[in-house]
Amino acid sequence: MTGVKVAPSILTADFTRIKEEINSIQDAEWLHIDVMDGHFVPNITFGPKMVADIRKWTDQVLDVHLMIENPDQFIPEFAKAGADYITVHQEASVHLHRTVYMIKNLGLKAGVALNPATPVMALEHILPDLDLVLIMSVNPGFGGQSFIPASLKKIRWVRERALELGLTDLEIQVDGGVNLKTAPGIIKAGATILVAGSAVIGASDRAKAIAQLRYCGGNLV
Ligand SMILES: O=C(CO)[C@@H](O)[C@H](O)COP(=O)(O)O
Ligand SMILES: [Fe+2]
Repeated sequence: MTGVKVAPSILTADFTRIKEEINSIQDAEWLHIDVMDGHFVPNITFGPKMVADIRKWTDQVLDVHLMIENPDQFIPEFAKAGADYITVHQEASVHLHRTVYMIKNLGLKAGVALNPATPVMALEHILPDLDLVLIMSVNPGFGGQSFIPASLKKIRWVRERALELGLTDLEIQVDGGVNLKTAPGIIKAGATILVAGSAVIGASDRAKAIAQLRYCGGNLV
């Protein structure tokens, strides 16, 4: 039996105090880093240097969510910066299989994300090659949005397909509007990693918020 993991997103953190912000979420096993290019999504964040600087500061699993066009161009830089997982969007990758193997051949774990309107069946032929599936439960670009309930069906599809294919190590990650109200249903549907921005960064006690999220589904997957 494995536990549900929490991956706080630093998107809503104070970037001028990034060390302190990261120190405050060390109870989480993973750290979710949202990279946005102003093209694939209507927002801009930061590039590989931010990941390299964070890498010097924490041993957490660095989970880089690339919301960028032409991800192949930047994957080697993010790998060099110290990412552990790189997740690309299915909608942003023309040759997804090639992109996934570019990540894996660099020695990293590979994830694919799906926007809320993208049918989950788009993963059918790539699922066995993946380390992680990211079901976006909001339209990517911003923190603080509301969870889209139709995402639960997609999580269940991935969980069932993973069981059928014997993909016991596949991580099923959910990102957007994850909080204490939505998390129990997300965990029940089969998610293994909860990305949480506002629910953790906006909490007065971040360690407590992480623990509450981790255990709110009974810690069963
Ligand atoms: O990728 C994204 C947004 O595009 C996320 O990782 C957000 O940072 C999640 O924020 P909350 O919905 O949890 O506030
Ligand atoms: Fe994200």
